[in-house]
Amino acid sequence: MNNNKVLIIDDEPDLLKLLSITLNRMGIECDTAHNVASAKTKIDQNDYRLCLTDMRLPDGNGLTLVDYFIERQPDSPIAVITAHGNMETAIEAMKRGAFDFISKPVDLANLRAVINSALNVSTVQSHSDSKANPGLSRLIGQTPEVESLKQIILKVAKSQAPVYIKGESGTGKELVANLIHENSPRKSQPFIAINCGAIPNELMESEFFGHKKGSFTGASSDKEGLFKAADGGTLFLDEIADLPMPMQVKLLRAIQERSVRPVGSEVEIPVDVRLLSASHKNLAKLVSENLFRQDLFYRINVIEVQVPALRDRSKDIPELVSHFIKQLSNRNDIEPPKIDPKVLETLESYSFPGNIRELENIIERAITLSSGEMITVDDIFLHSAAKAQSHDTVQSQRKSQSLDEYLETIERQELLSALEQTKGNKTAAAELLGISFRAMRYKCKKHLIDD
Ligand SMILES: Nc1ncnc2c1ncn2[C@@H]1O[C@H](COP(=O)(O)OP(=O)(O)OP(=O)(O)O)[C@@H](O)[C@H]1O
Repeated sequence: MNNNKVLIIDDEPDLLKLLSITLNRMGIECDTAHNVASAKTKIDQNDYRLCLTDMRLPDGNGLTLVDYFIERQPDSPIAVITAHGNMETAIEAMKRGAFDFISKPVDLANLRAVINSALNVSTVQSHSDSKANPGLSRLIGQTPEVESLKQIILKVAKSQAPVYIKGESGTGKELVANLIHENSPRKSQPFIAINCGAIPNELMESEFFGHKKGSFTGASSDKEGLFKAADGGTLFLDEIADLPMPMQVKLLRAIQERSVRPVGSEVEIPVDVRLLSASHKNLAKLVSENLFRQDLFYRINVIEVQVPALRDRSKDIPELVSHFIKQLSNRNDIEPPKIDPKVLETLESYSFPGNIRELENIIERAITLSSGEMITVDDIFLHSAAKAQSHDTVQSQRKSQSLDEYLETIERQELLSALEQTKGNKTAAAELLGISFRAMRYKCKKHLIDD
């Protein structure tokens, strides 16, 4: 069977012709169909490198073809053509596994970009053994939670759909985003990660979209923004919940138009980025409180990936511990210390509010404190010591203070402890505590904790 052809399905003869001519000019041979029934027959009889289908067909819905094609030819991508503004259908198609969508009226440059990306996917897939995936070995863990996360990463890596990665602070959201990129057809292109909570509001637009020389005080030369830097690759927006409202509007526009306008410029620059985003906050709740735009949420959240908390996969702790001991010993050029089994027991019963990042910090500190040959329970200091305290101890500590005073004391202690663990790095401390950088700065000021 010939698997070099692309199947195009559309009931408008003129559009079908335009699409075929465009693809032929790109050196691609096409088969065409004008309804669901004839498309199904062709899919049954041929192997295709790519399928491109309209959504509204005379004898049925294009979504049926998305399912039909993916079931029969799972290694080839399918993209859909949707009526202008019909994002619901485009999103539904991507949720079912479609690779990308093109809106009508079809913009030929956009069409070529989608076709090129899609063909790249099929080449990458046919040349790689999906079981080998060397990139996934960086995700340590073998619990069912992690195994299913690995499967999801491999699945979503094939598509272009925006992915929203949910999970507590320090669970590995950025690692997951990076692995999606590394296993995607964009892997040879840049992966750019931005922490939305760490960019000052006034610089945000220029950081994202770039600026022209002289467009504001301090803009001494043209600057390329992060979107442009990620062109052809993946843009990862971490802590997306921290985006101020005006930037949310601008981001939505950039995603919809697939182009950006640098500050001070009249010209739109087309960009081809795959968008991944993450937050440890509950975005759906923020939407219901009008703190995050619903249309943007809808747009970035086509596929949602949940990264489990470490306490929900504590069986992975021993493997993670040996991984970090090896990694840190290598980095410091020392003989890896052994670990007292009691340490693992203690760690497995700890709640890890800072998740894997906290575990990594604990091991780093333990290696520094240990005598060198063996890490013992005395070498590990658990961040939330309060966890082990019984309710009675807490009550006796609080006795002389009002509840508010007591909570303030705890907040101050936790801030100091996080800053100590991160050697005074406020961004990292904020991450450890699961709060935004801005909230961290505010709380440090409130508690008179100096820079
Ligand atoms: N499964 C894992 N195996 C090995 N290392 C991991 C794993 N998950 C996370 N890590 C490591 O833990 C650290 C924290 O991970 P990462 O920065 O990806 O978390 P995050 O969820 O993005 O954090 P935040 O919410 O604070 O942005 C990193 O050093 C990362 O490499």
